[in-house]
Amino acid sequence: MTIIVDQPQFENENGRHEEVTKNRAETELVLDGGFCIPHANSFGHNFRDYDVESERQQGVENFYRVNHINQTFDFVKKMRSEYEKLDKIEMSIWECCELLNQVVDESDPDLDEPQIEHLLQTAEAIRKDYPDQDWLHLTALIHDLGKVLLHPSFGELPQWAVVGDTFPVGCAFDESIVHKKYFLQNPDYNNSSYNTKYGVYSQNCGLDNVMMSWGHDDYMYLVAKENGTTLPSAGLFIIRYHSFYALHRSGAYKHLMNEEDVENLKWLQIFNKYDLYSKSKVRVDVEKVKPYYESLINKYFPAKLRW
Ligand SMILES: O[C@H]1[C@H](O)[C@@H](O)[C@H](O)[C@@H](O)[C@H]1O
Ligand SMILES: [Fe+2]
Ligand SMILES: [Fe+2]
Repeated sequence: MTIIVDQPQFENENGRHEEVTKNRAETELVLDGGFCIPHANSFGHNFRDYDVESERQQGVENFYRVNHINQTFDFVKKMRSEYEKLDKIEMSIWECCELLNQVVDESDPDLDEPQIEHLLQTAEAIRKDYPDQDWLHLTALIHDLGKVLLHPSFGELPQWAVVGDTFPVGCAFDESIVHKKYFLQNPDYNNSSYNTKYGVYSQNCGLDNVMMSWGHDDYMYLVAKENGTTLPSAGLFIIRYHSFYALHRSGAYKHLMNEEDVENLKWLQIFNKYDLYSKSKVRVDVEKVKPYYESLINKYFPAKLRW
């Protein structure tokens, strides 16, 4: 993995796993496991810069416009009840990884590679630094599999209903959400049941009880849970909230968390560094690593899952 420069937010973070070492004449940021954080994405810009002029900027902004207008409380309720039926298809985890070969994510300013590359890049990077946490390697491999909702056999949902950052619906949209101005056109924005700090929720009710904007995270969480995975709760937490940057990066919505969420958030924050900064043009040799991931899939999942 290559090396880049200052991402200052790392320097203030504490805690064992968050520790960052500055190396080689202050040019390189290295996580305590050894992972080097690149200073720029494949397009030469900072990661997650949604405003910088780039070949992806306009498409990404338009993506968020449509996403923010349409992700309402009612929409999420409808999608959850449709997709929790898990009556679309039966397939293994690895078959799903292969389907993702055809999927490119339009919401992502940092990556335009097929998604299977991203899954393996994330998993291999985290495996290197946390060799004993096999559940974390598998969580990384599957965290984005919900993007299969874009595939024709799942009704080919539009990008705005599958990818991008997520946020709670049923309470006020937080200021820290990317391109937040487009929420002004969301019908929930002016609905007094949904536009207050707590909205339909209560203090420390637990994120499990919060409806998140619909997309690949919540869907994959449902698939894993309903198919009886033996992944630990931190793995399921990572899957459901990995796109919830308002929480794990900006610290918003903490008033909805319970104690278990607070514990699990620590793992999500570790995971996020690998999810975000492993994105690159360097390809992983799929056939070489496949046997290892197949063994983890066998350990934590049934051979075939309902999707
Ligand atoms: O554009 C990206 C992408 O869709 C990721 O899969 C998601 O997890 C991120 O939160 C989002 O910003
Ligand atoms: Fe994702
Ligand atoms: Fe990802």
